[in-house]
Order: sequence, then C-alpha cells, then structure tokens
Amino acid sequence: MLSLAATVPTRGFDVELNVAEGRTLALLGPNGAGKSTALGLVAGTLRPHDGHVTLDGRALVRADGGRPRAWVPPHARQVALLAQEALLFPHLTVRHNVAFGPRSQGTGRRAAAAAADRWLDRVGLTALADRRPATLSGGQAQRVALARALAAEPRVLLLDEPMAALDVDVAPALRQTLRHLLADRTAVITTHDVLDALLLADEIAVIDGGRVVERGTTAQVLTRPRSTFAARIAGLNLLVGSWTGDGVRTPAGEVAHGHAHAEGTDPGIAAGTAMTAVFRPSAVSIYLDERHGSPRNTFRGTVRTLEPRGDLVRVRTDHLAADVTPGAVAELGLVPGTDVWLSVKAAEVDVYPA
Ligand SMILES: Nc1ncnc2c1ncn2[C@@H]1O[C@H](COP(=O)(O)OP(=O)(O)OP(=O)(O)O)[C@@H](O)[C@H]1O
Repeated sequence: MLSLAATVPTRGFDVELNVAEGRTLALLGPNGAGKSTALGLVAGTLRPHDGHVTLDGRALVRADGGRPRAWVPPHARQVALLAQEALLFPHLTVRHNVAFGPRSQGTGRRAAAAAADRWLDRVGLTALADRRPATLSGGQAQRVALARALAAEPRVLLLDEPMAALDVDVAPALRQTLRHLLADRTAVITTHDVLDALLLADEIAVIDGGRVVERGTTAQVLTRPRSTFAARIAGLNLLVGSWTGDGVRTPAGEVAHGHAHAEGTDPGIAAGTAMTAVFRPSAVSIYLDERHGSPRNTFRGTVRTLEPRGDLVRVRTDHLAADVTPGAVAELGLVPGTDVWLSVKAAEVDVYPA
C-alpha cells in the first residue's frame, strides 16, 4: 500500500491518497491542479511541509511543520518515475540505457544486461538494442525509458503524462504496452486523457486546486462524474442542484427531469437532497426556439465553441455540450454567439446523489 497524506503550503497542496498493492491510480485534473506535485512527493524530488509518504508502512518521508522526521533519498525508494520526455543518456546504446536501471540498484553488469534484454523484449524493442537514442522516434525512446524504469524492479511506478509528448498515432500502441505492464503493478499515472484513465487505471482521483475533489473506481468516476472536471473529460453533461421529486433544480433555476438512482437500499430521496443530473452530449438536441411538452428538458444557452468530433460536431454552451451533425449546424446557422435551446429527454437523464 502506497500512502500519501501531505501538505505543501507554497503550492496550495493538501492531499491524501492511498493506492493498494497492484492497483493503478489515475490522477486527473486541470493544469496546475497539483498532479505533478503529488508524484514529486512520492518520488522524492519534493519534500512535504507536513505529513508523510509511506510504502507498506515504511516512511519514505515524514515531516512535521517543515521539520524533517524521516527521509529516504529518491534512489533508495524503489519508486520509478517515467516523465513526459524519455531523458535517455545520449552516449549510451539502448541496451546500456536500460541496464542503467538495475545497475543503479547495485545489480552486477552481466545480470543488468540480461535484465535489459528481457525488458527490451517486453516493450518490443529487441531489434533496437544497439542503437543510440538520437536514432529513435519519440515513441521508441519512451519505450526505452519505460524498460529502464521497470528493469530496476521498482515497487511503485509513477507515470507523468507518459503519452503527452507523443504523436497521436504512436500513443495507442504505447498505451497498449502500458496496459499489459501496469496490470497487477502498483502505479500512479497523471493524465489529461480519459482514454488513459479508462484503459490503464483501476481508480481515479480528480485533483483541483491542490485538493482531491473526487475519488472512486474508474467506472464510477467516468460514468457518474461529480466534479465538473471529471464530467468534462468523460464528455458528459452535469447539472448539480437539489432534488425536486422528479428532477434536479440548479441554483440558476434550471430543472433537469430524470431517473434517480439512490445509493444503498433506501429508495426514497427527500426533496432538497443534493443531486447531480448526468446526460450525454449525443442525447442533446439543439433548437433556435423553445420546444414545449414532456418528457423534454430544455435549457437556454449561447453557443461558445464548435469542435469536430468524429463525424459530428460538439457544440458547447457555457455549461452544456451537444453532439449534432454538421448538417444541423449549417441548417441552424450555429456560430459562437448564437442563442439556442438545448433539449434532452428525461429518459436520457440519470440522477445521482451529489
Ligand atoms: N517548481 C515549482 N515551484 C513553485 N511552485 C510550483 C512549482 N511547480 C508547480 N508549482 C505550483 O504548484 C501548483 C501545482 O502544480 P503541479 O505542477 O503539481 O500541477 P499539475 O496538476 O501537475 O499541472 P499540469 O497538468 O499543468 O502539469 C501550481 O499552483 C503551480 O503553479
């Protein structure tokens, strides 16, 4: 079990996280949320002001009001950090770069070379063992860095947006490799990409403003997001408000009628209970005038952005999104600034406790 409970006041950071043995946790959140800070505390590139990081009960660091109480230096933590950039040694071959991992842990030269070959095989790079980093593509270099990190047999693998610097067409293959290598491994991955979370992580913690604002299994967070950030990356619409009996009324006075899912065994939800209405952009239609009649929900909005999304267009207003056809965009004359009505059937709206 990896356990972090630490504050870094200069960064407004105050986070508690646990990762059980063999599980992968994805840290999601906007820029500056504190994701890299969390990784730095675990890796040992950063010290907490208060709190601790423990691995199976052993303190890697402990501090009390800025005073260090325990400190294991980064190289002795059995924690490996894979950064966005591969950071390979340019003068060493691929094999020697990977062998550096176990060598730095005190493994003998021959055993380290054998480990390097084993890991190069696992990341699919055996053929490139004698090459130098300058001759590799970005994706290949990142695979070498991954092999080097894992060849040191770390207890915890940290990945800081490992696909962010790669071309979109190489990212899927590396993601597949990671999927195999992260299974049953204790790992923390920071990402902006919902696919990474979906394919690589067992659990998600959403960090915003230096705090954990949402935590759950990947399925829970992506299908029932409670924070605006999680909903946005999951691509879902989210309206938070209070339960009226058959819908959610937001503080702005909008009402989303939908089907409520109560937690536990209690089927009754008291009026006024904080609830969240969730619905997909693909379930939303756009009109230039208000459509009446149940079972539709309608919301007023002004188009802010239009983005291509597959063969549809994602139209965003200030707080909602709709996926419509290019034909509909043309017919309605949608441009940023167009006032619209967004409509969704109550049957398409799921309501969860907020
Ligand atoms: N080296 C630093 N010195 C001081 N403050 C920093 C430093 N690095 C980051 N910060 C601050 O700490 C806070 C958290 O930043 P952090 O880099 O952990 O966020 P992040 O979630 O990883 O963001 P991103 O997605 O942009 O990488 C921010 O307010 C940031 O400005």
